[in-house]
Amino acid sequence: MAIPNIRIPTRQLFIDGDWREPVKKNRLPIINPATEETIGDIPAATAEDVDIAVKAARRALRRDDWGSTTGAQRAKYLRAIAAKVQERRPELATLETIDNGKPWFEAASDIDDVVACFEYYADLAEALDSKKKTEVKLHLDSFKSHVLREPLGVVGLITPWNYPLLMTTWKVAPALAAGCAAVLKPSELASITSLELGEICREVGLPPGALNILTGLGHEAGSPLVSHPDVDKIAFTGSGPTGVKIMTAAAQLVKPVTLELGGKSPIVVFDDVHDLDIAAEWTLFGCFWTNGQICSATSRLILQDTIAPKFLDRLLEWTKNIKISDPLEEDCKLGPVISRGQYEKVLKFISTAKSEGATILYGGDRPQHLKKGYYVQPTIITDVDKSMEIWKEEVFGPVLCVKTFKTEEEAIELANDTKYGLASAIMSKDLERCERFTKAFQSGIVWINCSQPCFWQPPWGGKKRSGFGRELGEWSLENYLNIKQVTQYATPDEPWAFYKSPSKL
Ligand SMILES: NC(=O)c1ccc[n+]([C@@H]2O[C@H](COP(=O)([O-])OP(=O)(O)OC[C@H]3O[C@@H](n4cnc5c(N)ncnc54)[C@H](O)[C@@H]3O)[C@@H](O)[C@H]2O)c1
Ligand SMILES: NCCCC=O
Ligand code: NA
Repeated sequence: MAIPNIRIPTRQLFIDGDWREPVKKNRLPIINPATEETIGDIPAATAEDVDIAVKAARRALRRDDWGSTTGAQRAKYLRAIAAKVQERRPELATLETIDNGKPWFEAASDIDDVVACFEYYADLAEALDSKKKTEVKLHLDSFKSHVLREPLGVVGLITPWNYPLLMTTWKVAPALAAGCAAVLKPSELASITSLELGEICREVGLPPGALNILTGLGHEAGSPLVSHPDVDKIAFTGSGPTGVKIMTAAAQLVKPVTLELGGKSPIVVFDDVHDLDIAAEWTLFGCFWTNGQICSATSRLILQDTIAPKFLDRLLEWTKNIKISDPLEEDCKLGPVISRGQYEKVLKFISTAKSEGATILYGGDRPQHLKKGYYVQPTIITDVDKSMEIWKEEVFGPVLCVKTFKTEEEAIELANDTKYGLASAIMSKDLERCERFTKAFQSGIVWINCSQPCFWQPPWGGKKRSGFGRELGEWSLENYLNIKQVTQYATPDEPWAFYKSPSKL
């Protein structure tokens, strides 16, 4: 399908409130994963640009127009950004679809979440004003103590491509709400809408330097941001291997990091589910939504053996119904994966599973009706063994693997049999059992009788190798605040009397 008449803006780096050509003048192609065509380009920042952007951010913090703002003043900027994003919703959704490959309706609903998220953090910014200074009760009358919540400083925000503007927003909105100045480095594979956020910030008059946006490669733009001595914190969402590099580099400067990494999350389906079809749909949505590229995808189905044949049959029927097409087509439910590299990686996971003895129950290849684009069929793999790569490693594509269980104990053991700990899901009518599983799951997120719904009010994040720190909700705001203790001697006329006073010698 032809791209609708939409102009892909040619942008520069967004630094100090304006567009600025990268020092080395390099650019990177924008590729539409549905057509494999190059449809534009983005600027490629390097260490020189990072330094300019960090200095601009530091200046913003020193200037009154950003550094001395109240939460209520910052809330006005956040609401203005939300309103502009809302105004441009159809265009931003289309840009995101042709950059990332997700179905248009999913992209549009992500843009709705972006708007809601900016509005939500506007409310939290306002609420921060009354919590900025809080008294701490002491056991002595001779001292008084209080705590100040201050912006942490200049923060580096590094984001992935699977929810381009939404992952950007999860970091930018709380960072600005807290009063930090930020340097954002979105993924080189889907940066268009994050650059458009720069234009929106310019239009609403966000003070220069409060948000700087540097597109570019991880090792050229992301790495110098992490190692920059004047960046106070790094918030990162992306893959485990990159997370390890970031934590290692940040450790050299004792720089705090929050890491939102990958996962291999389980969905446990019991034979007492409310309805087999409802459970089947959630199981597929949990793994194939966003073309299977969700960090929290419940990509390991742990299925009670008593319903296995019946349930797999239902899964197949539902899977056959999934419309795979250009993501701009109406009713598309599965588009291409993000890039050629990802496409090859996903197919390799499938062929390794086959060679290790698993059965490809459905899919496993590119859909025959689509000759171009990085499309992979929704794939269901059975006869999976715990030693297999497909059981252990994150695919980040539409691939579901299945194992059966007999007892609750076995189900829990299988669910937690992973180095990751982002999310877990359980499908059962028995709410006491759901409670037991909620307690036993080793993860930061639990879904009961569903998988993937994601709201901006509760916390988001994982344990084990899925990372640490929490985004969203009030927890995210805390990531961008410095908690400062202020203790005052309340009886300054009284001597402290620790040393012998020379006047009394
Ligand atoms: N836990 C979550 O909330 C969450 C959300 C979305 C994606 N993810 C994870 O993200 C991964 C997919 O995203 P991806 O492929 O974009 O990940 P990635 O690690 O390849 O890239 C993420 C970002 O890091 C940058 N980067 C790469 N190398 C860098 C370096 N050495 N120093 C600094 N920055 C560097 C990239 O340019 C990009 O902006 C998956 O593993 C997925 O599970 C996690
Ligand atoms: N629904 C948002 C999930 C973010 C992680 O990939
Ligand atoms: Na792209």
